[in-house]
Amino acid sequence: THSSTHDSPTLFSRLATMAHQFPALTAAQKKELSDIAQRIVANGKGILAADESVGTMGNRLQRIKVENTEENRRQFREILFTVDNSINQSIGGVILFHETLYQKDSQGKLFRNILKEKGIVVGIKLDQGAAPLAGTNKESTIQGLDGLSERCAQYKKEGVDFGKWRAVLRIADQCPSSLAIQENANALARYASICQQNGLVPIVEPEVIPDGDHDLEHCQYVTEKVLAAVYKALNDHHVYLEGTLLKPNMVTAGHACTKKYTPEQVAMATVTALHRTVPAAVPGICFLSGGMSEEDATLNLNAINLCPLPKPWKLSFSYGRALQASALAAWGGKAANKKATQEAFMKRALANCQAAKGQYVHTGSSGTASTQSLFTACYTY
Ligand SMILES: O=P(O)(O)OC[C@H]1O[C@](O)(COP(=O)(O)O)[C@@H](O)[C@@H]1O
Repeated sequence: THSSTHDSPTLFSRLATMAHQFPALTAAQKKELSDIAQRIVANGKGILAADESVGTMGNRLQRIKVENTEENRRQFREILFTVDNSINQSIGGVILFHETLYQKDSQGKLFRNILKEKGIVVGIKLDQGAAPLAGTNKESTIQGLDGLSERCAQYKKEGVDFGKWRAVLRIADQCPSSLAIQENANALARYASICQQNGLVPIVEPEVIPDGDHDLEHCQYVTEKVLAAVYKALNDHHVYLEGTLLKPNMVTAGHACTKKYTPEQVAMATVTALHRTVPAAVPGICFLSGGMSEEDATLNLNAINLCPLPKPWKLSFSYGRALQASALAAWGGKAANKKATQEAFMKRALANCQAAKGQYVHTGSSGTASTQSLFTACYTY
């Protein structure tokens, strides 16, 4: 009808000055979110992904023959989180699993307060695991949207400032299907919107897992299709991109591919995919390590930062295995190994911070733990 534009010109002129008739966020909310996102990736800092669920932590501890108990999980995390304060030069954020958010160190101090006092932003894993997509070739969607807003509000009160949700896509016959891409992109967008409504920066993690014998080019093709769908869905859900971070896989060949590629080839394929699909408004892209060895994860990140293509975002890390493998090996479940464990963790954190600035120089003297593959087959959950 003509009523709205004729009866009150001031309404029309007011609407014309607003970016959107029903803004999702106020200017203050946007500023808080963009400040948090920028703080996490400032000056080459990255993220420690210590949000392994109980089952995944079981896989990690099994590799070092340590029993998967709450106390053992707490002891290992205490060693990581009580490392020297200078860790805050290379780690800007830590992702915790729900259980860890309420755990304390041996003196009874909450882990989340220990991290915040170091100036490190505290994040939480918000996804609740995969569920099968019937009618597909073993593809999944991710659960956790029901009640998510209430969970986010509670976590925000407890000092958490960002969230993380990992969607898993696989490369195989008929995979990833358009159903899996659309379903996971939409769930990621819903999650991101709910996070922002509650003052949490969403880390958006669409992972194309490395299982398979596909080559680098095919991984790049699939990664572009997934990221293009993710950013369309984020736009559809009115997500404020400046208040998000992206946590993608690097573009690499499948683990069973016989062809080998250099860090420079991985970097060119990865940055090409990103600059075709990720808006410049996104402040930071923090790669997951996806089973790469610690050394490869650092060398690839360094090459990515030296890649001669447009790179409008910070390009950093959000590593789980590639920051903890040699620390776990050094620890072996023994409190007496605390110092060696902290040194191993510090060494990787520093190396990846240098790589996030394109300044990593491979010293060559890396132990076996840092060069062994950390691939776990069918690593969906
Ligand atoms: O399987 P879970 O328990 O959700 O854990 C997923 C893990 O994978 C990650 O998303 C990425 O970790 P990696 O760097 O080891 O690939 C971590 O954030 C998290 O620890």
